[in-house]
Amino acid sequence: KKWRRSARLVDMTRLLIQEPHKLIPLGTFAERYGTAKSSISEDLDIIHEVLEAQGAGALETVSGAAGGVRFIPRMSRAQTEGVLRDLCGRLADPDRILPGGYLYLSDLLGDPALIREIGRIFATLFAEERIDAVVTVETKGIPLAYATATHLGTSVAIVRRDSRVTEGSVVTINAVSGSSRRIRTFSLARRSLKEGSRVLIVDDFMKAGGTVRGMVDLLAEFRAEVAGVCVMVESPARERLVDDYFSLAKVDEIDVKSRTIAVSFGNLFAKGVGFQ
Ligand SMILES: O=P(O)(O)OC[C@H]1C[C@H](OP(=O)(O)OP(=O)(O)O)[C@H](O)[C@@H]1O
Repeated sequence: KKWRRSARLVDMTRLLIQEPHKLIPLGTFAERYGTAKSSISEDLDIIHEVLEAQGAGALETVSGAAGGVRFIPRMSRAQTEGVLRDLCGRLADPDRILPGGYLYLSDLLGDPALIREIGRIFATLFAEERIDAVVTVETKGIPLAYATATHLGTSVAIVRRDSRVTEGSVVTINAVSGSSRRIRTFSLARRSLKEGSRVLIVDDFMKAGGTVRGMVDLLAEFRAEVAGVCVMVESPARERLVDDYFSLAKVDEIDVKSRTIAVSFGNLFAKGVGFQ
């Protein structure tokens, strides 16, 4: 059955956008729509042009036998600034202040639209890299890890604070939490990450960095390579156990007495490549 061009454009866009980074051979499309590859290429040029003009990302064509086309989600600098302004505005709400210099963030993590946009921002930073898995620690980092992994077309591995019989054999390390000098354990099931994987660490919040540090040390046991660290919010800490990371927002000062929070953009644009 032959498809009209307008119907092909809608269907191809749907298929490409729902599987970011997945290569789809042109032959698959030619067969599905009963049309020549040359028409498919013209269709793809139209889709690429519109997506790129809207700052939604781009289509990347890989030539050759194992070639094809894939959708690469990217967020433009202007859109990213919009998300960061919204995030900083919401973070500045003094009702978030918790004892110990922590902030209540679960409402933000419960906002799928915001988490989806943050996942797209983190995926923009690493769009050109090979990421075998996004790694986070239970619990609040989990939504961000899924959003990031979805936009990178990769998987998620969740580090747990204790080992469960339902995880099979696990690797466990002990780490000192920077902020509260507590000994904490970090566990990851052997089955959840292949040796030598290249991973992206994601978490919602970084204070002393002890949690991220714990994940880095645990990943060393899997001989994994950490391609990067992305956190939604970083908050001031005397010592910082991790210094190479991307953050979207920075809490500069939490004044419990006057109930004010000073919030600014994180280090994203200072460091972030890939934003035009
Ligand atoms: O940089 P650090 O000083 O280590 O603190 C950052 C930790 C603390 C907090 O997790 P918790 O609220 O302890 O745990 P959960 O995510 O399960 O709520 C946050 O999600 C980071 O993982």
